[in-house]
Amino acid sequence: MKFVDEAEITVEAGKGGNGCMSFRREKFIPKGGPDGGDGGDGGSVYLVGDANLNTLVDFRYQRRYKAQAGQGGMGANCTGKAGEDLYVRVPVGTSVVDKFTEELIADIAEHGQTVVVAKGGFHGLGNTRFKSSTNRSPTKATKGTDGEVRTLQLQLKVIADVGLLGMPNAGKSTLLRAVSAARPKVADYPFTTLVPGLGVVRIELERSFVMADIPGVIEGASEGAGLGFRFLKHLSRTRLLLHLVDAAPLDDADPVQQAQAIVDELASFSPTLAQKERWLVLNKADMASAEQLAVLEQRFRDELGWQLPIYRISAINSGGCDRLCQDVMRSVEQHRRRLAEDEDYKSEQAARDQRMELEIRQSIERSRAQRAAARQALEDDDFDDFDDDY
Ligand SMILES: Nc1nc2c(ncn2[C@@H]2O[C@H](COP(=O)(O)OP(=O)(O)OP(=O)(O)O)[C@@H](O)[C@H]2O)c(=O)[nH]1
Repeated sequence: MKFVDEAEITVEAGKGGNGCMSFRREKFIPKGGPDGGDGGDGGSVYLVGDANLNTLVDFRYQRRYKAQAGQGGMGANCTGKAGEDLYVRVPVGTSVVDKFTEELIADIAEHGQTVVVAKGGFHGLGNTRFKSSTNRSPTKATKGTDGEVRTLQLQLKVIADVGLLGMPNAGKSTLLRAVSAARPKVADYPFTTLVPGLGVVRIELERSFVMADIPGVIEGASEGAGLGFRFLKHLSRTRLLLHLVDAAPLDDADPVQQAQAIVDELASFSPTLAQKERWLVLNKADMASAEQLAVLEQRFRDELGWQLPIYRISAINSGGCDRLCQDVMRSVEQHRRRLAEDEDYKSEQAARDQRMELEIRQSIERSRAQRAAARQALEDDDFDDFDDDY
């Protein structure tokens, strides 16, 4: 599932150090020659792709990135130290555009890819450099040049690691709100989440994953009946699906049957998508007793043959959410590691994505054709009625 994340930062390379104007002054050498050293180059600013980052949110807090200036040259032919370069890590997938020239500076596509975005200033020359046969005591030294300064627009197509799946009212928005900094609207009626919400779940400073709330996938959605239809497609890219179930529905809906409806839904939409790893999350555990939950869990195992993990949470008071998120993080990290290290796994995943997209496209076409046929039938009926009346 893709979302666009944006940030604007200013990068400022270091100024080059000035060249030094100096003459050798030592005892018994009254008229020493020039000995002013060159300055050091200014540090440059680089962007480096990092596969462990997944959003640009941190750039909202720190917007200026400045590399060190070069040191000035010194007497005794000492060259000034070069300014240190600054490496700024950005998520893989970030595109970098110069705000003013609108030039695309780079698309950071690989982990470790390094691109210079502001070049350090060039060092000034010390007066030693200007010594010649005609000028043995040059008084000229040059200044270091300024480092480049640029305002960059960063754009990232965020791919959600985890998708939330479930009937309307299962508590998807509430969960997203409980575990991330996202603040989706929560209301007491179905379909409050009209646009997919996106949250970054931060486990530690450098460990996070992106969770996406997909509007309630309703029964029949893959036939084109509901909102869920459009969004099912976006679920295809996620690593893992969390299937949220209301464990204590107020009406007499049966959670197991409801879950089955969604599984059927997915399978009819795309069998490959239905095979994606899916964990069951029994929500609203605060409304059910431990025994009721245990019975429910057992029914999922017996009736649906559910073998993957089952979690019990209470999204409304964050109960159980920590453990769930820790486990999701580990699974996402494992997936990322394998994608980076294991070529076979990577191509297997790519093939699966392709298959899924093809199935999804076919589903969409099929449902369009069905709807068109239904509309046609309706129009024909109207026409018949018209004939009958007159
Ligand atoms: N008691 C209890 N209520 C909860 C819990 N989680 C969510 N709710 C309530 O359930 C209702 C629906 O929650 P939402 O988070 O809007 O559900 P959703 O799945 O995002 O629904 P849609 O956006 O309509 O698809 C809200 O009134 C929540 O306050 C929970 O753990 N315990």
